[in-house]
Amino acid sequence: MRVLLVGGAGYIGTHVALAFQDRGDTVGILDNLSTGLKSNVLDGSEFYEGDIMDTQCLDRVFAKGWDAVVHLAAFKAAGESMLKPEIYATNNITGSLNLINACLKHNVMRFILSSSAAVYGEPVYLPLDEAHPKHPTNYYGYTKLAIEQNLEWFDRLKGLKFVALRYFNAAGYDVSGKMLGLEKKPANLIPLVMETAIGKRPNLLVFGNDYPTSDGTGVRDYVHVTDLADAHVSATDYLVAKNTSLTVNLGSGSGVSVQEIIDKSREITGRDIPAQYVDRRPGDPAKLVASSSLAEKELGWKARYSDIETILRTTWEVYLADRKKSVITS
Ligand SMILES: NC(=O)c1ccc[n+]([C@@H]2O[C@H](COP(=O)([O-])OP(=O)(O)OC[C@H]3O[C@@H](n4cnc5c(N)ncnc54)[C@H](O)[C@@H]3O)[C@@H](O)[C@H]2O)c1
Ligand SMILES: O=c1ccn([C@@H]2O[C@H](COP(=O)(O)OP(=O)(O)O[C@H]3O[C@H](CO)[C@H](O)[C@H](O)[C@H]3O)[C@@H](O)[C@H]2O)c(=O)[nH]1
Repeated sequence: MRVLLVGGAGYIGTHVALAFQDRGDTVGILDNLSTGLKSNVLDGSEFYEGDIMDTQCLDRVFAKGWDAVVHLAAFKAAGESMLKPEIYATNNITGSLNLINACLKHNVMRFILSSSAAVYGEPVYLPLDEAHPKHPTNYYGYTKLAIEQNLEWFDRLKGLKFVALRYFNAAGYDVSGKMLGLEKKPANLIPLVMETAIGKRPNLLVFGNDYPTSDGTGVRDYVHVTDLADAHVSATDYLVAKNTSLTVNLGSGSGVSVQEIIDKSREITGRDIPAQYVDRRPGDPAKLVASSSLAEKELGWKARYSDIETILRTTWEVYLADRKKSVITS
């Protein structure tokens, strides 16, 4: 198969590229390198530097012929989306509509979306299943919901078949130890904890310790990026075999608090990780935990590496190696 990964030079996309390549598919990567890195592009893949806002560029890349498109390109910082909703609207929503239009124009009728747990908002019950009400508490989550809803319309009206993968919190690095998927400017919790451990940051800011959780800090479901990558291959096979659309959660099923991440990271790294407790970040739900039983049933997917020990260990190994090689740019 020829699979186009849009946003494939980013953190998750690089791991997805490896999963497709490992089983012999041809991978193309379209990325504007706004947050991704050229050095993340795997040997043997086709690389097109370009932007999903540029419809002529999309025409050129789609002319190469693809069996499926995996759409990972987006801005992803929930906190930032509350301050700069306009850039999230353009890049995430308009960009996705451009890509959907390119798919229809070039007859690429299989679409895999990087969606998010952020579509749900504050949980009414846990674990979250796919039927849970969707009332995003941050604008980023709203953009993902809007893209999903458009995909449903384009399925009904034009027969575009999609799998929306609602990732919970992606974390960790390649379990086989390949140094891939490095980020220009990490902004998620675990990378920031590691930057603090390595001495790049004086301390970690903990956004709120008065949540209704066991220790007062925010709880998330961290899912290993190698597990996420595998799901994209399964989702593509699903579309080929079933030609029907699907929306599924991808999570570990366990909730881990910010404080637990800090404590466990201190243990694994053997480093002091100073933490400063500050106000809650607007738009953050207290607790998100997934039920992924639908992904297991439909895709045969199960998290294999998403225990917090493996997640933190694979991340720390990359940060230590980076210290030696100075690969992660700041
Ligand atoms: N990291 C997470 O915890 C998480 C959780 C749920 C969903 N997601 C989604 O998964 C996807 C990948 O996330 P990631 O963590 O790898 O982030 P990332 O920032 O590392 O990757 C996004 C990639 O898309 C590219 N890109 C952005 N806008 C583009 C545009 N207009 N045209 C072309 N390329 C563009 C970037 O350069 C980057 O390489 C995103 O859609 C994100 O919303 C991430
Ligand atoms: O410096 C920080 C950064 C984060 N946090 C806390 O750590 C938890 C995780 O925050 P992240 O910013 O790492 O991740 P989010 O849960 O906000 O969002 C992430 O996971 C979502 C899915 O659950 C999305 O898809 C989104 O793209 C991705 O960034 C939250 O409780 C947050 O308040 C801190 O305390 N300090």
